[in-house]
Amino acid sequence: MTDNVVHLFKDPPPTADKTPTTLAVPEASPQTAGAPPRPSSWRRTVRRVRVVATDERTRSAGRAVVRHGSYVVGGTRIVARRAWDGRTAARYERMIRAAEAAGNLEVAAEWEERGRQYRAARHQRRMDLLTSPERVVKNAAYATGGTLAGLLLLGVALAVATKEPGDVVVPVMALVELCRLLVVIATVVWGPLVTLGPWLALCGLWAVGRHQQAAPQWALPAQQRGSDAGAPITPSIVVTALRDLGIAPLRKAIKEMGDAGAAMLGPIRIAGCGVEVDVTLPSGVSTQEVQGRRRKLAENLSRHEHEVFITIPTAARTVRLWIADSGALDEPIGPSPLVLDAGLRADYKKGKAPWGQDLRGDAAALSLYQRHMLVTGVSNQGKTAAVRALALWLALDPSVEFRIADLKGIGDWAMFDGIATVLIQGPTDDHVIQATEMVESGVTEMERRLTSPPGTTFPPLIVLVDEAQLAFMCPVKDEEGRPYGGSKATSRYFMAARKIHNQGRAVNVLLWQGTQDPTDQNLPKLVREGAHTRASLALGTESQARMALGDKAVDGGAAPHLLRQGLDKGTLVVASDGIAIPAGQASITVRTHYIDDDQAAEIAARARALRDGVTTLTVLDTDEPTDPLADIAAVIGTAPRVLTQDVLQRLATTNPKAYGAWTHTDLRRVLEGTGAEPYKSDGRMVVSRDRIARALANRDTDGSASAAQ
Ligand SMILES: Nc1ncnc2c1ncn2[C@@H]1O[C@H](COP(=O)(O)OP(=O)(O)OP(=O)(O)O)[C@@H](O)[C@H]1O
Repeated sequence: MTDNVVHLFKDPPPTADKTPTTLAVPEASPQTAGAPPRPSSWRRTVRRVRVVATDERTRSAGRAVVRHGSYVVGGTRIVARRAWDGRTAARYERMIRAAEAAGNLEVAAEWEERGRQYRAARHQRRMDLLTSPERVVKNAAYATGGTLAGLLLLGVALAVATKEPGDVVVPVMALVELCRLLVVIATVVWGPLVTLGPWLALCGLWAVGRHQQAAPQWALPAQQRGSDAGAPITPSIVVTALRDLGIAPLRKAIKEMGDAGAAMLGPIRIAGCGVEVDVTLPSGVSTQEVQGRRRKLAENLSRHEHEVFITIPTAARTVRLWIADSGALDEPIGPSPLVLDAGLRADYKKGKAPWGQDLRGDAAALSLYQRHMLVTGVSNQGKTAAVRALALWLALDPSVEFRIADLKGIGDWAMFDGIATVLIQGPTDDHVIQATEMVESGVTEMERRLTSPPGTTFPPLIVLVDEAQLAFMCPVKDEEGRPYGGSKATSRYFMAARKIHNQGRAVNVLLWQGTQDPTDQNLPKLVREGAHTRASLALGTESQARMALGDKAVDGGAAPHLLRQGLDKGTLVVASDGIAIPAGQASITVRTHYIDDDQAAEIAARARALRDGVTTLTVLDTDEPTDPLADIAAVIGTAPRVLTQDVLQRLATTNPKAYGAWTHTDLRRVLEGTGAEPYKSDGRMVVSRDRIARALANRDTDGSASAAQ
């Protein structure tokens, strides 16, 4: 056993007893137990150096050194450049290069002429210099002689005054004394001046460098680095952002322009909650290339992508940048004038619906006169609210009739009960069928109007289908096998929509459609192209944006696909001649006022009060008419009398199949002998509610009497 004992000392001390020595192993210290071996000293040093080097204090000290050093170096460079520019024709050369790079040959020629004039003047100065020593000597002699003569003359005057002949030289001696004094002062000041001079010069250079921020970004103090986000837009920021856009010819041209790169920019104007600047691109750079790099440009300008809009104005090779003040677009815009002004009225023909604000912060108002409309967007972005805001405004013109099909049917349009003559609300195929028949009734009305004598005026009829994609996607076929949905020549909704698009405008029968997420299937090309006013909320892709607004608008910079889903609710890109769009642009971005359900109900109540008793039909009867008298009573509703023309129109809406082709003769024929025949009131043919009611009552009594017999 003792053979196995390891002694920890050289000569074990003699022990009294021969009991085996047990090794007392000290308790493992936390450091040693299972701990890795202690690092060697150089490693420790490296680690320590790394800690010190990466410490924030070291970093800021390093940054400060680099920063202030760069200020001096940069300042020297700037001062040297200015001096060089001042003494040579370099400035003119640079401007010529910049103008050439920008493809502006006229400006280049102008600078060339200025440079030529500068050189000629310089040459003249140099020639003058050749003859100048002689002139200098001569002038100096004249000046000295003149001064001495003057002083002597002064001395003579003094001597005469004091009667002291010695005073003649007093002024001359005073001058000599002055010179001596100046020499003394110079010798005293010279020493410190020589010592301080270089330091003062250094401070001057540092100040110039600091003023021009001539240090790398990373070396700037934290607040200046951080304040970049949302920093005011200056020409140099815009030029740098364009330079770093990754477009090689643009980069090269801007580099060649040097400091004169800002010549590409027009004036930076305040525009709403941002600024606007036109950029004339150098030749070889297309406006499309810049548009395609919106995100990068925004990031270079320290903005989010949605805060920079690139449009193409009329001037050639020019892009117009609108750059929002940081975060300004996330601020809500105020409530709608419809909500604020309870006395507001609408005028279909001459008025414009107050819809919201454009990005410049100017009111955006849309004329709805004789324009079909298409509003698209992904779900829950505010499509219904945007269309409804327009309809609410127009409802304040009592001459406008609405026929509304809301194929979502959760009550978004419920407030139009009592305003619209038809209100269909629901998402089922039955609702789609009714909506289709409603649009077809619009076609019937349109055709009736088209055959009216020339000069007839037509009250506006808005046929509105919200969630129209459901109509296009409806798989149901009618009894003749014609599909309600789809985009074939037999498709009922599609054909009705097309007919209204083709001919409705002139007779004030207009189709307004709201649709979600457009595709070729749920929004056929011919239908999207038929709308005069096309507006889009956020969309998923550029191809959808093209469907929604058309290629022209998207090629001109319209980018609803770059709106932020879920954030830019109520923001629409609008392409229409009904809204003021800056010259050269194909679209305008409008942030709409949000009118919630309660406010909408209040506005609708005002609109209802302006109309006299519109009966809203919620279900369209498509069967053969079994009882025209009862149907007439139903469409008259609560109004004491209704124009025969309106009665015909409402009958056609209720049951296009039965009454669509009815004329005044049919109406007269049905009412003849009932005591409720149409009669003239204020020069126009009307049908009386009370007389119809009486006729119905009489008929019922007669009916029951004859039944009793
Ligand atoms: N102009 C607006 N400003 C701010 N928020 C708005 C605006 N318009 C709508 N919203 C918000 O968006 C929500 C959805 O609006 P709306 O029902 O009109 O969307 P939608 O696009 O019609 O939806 P869906 O396609 O699913 O029917 C509203 O409840 C409201 O909170």
